[in-house]
Amino acid sequence: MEETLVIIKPDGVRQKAVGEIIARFERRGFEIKAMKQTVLEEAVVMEHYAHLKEKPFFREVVYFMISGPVVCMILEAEHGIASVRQMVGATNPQEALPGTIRADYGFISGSNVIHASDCPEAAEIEIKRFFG
Ligand SMILES: Nc1ncnc2c1ncn2[C@@H]1O[C@H](COP(=O)(O)OP(=O)(O)OP(=O)(O)O)[C@@H](O)[C@H]1O
Repeated sequence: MEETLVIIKPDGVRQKAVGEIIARFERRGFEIKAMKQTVLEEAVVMEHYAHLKEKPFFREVVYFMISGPVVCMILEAEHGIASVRQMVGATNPQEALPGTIRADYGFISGSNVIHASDCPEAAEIEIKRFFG
């Protein structure tokens, strides 16, 4: 079993897609190990997206992530990390495959509905970051 960290971003919460997104994970067999709705601290988001520090859209991403409540979840399943990433789809919703969460609910890269850990090392760090 593998745990992964998922964040439904402010645009996902604003368009009331939380229930439908959670239902997708439950149908796929994921267990919800923890879940909370919160408004993220700017410092936490800056740390989370530190790899984008030099990008021109860094400030935009940080402000977007603190622009409203998010829903953080720890999900668990066999091969959970890859499985969630597959369901989430490509970073740019315009390029995401039909049927993925970002294709179905997203608009542009800066408003792409959901984050999911991309490897076991990231999942471990992110679970600690968002759930202590
Ligand atoms: N070209 C872009 N313009 C605006 N925002 C972007 C762009 N590229 C990435 N982002 C934002 O930065 C976030 C992190 O980018 P990253 O390259 O780590 O992609 P990701 O791993 O698919 O996304 P996430 O870390 O949110 O799951 C993206 O989810 C998106 O919100």
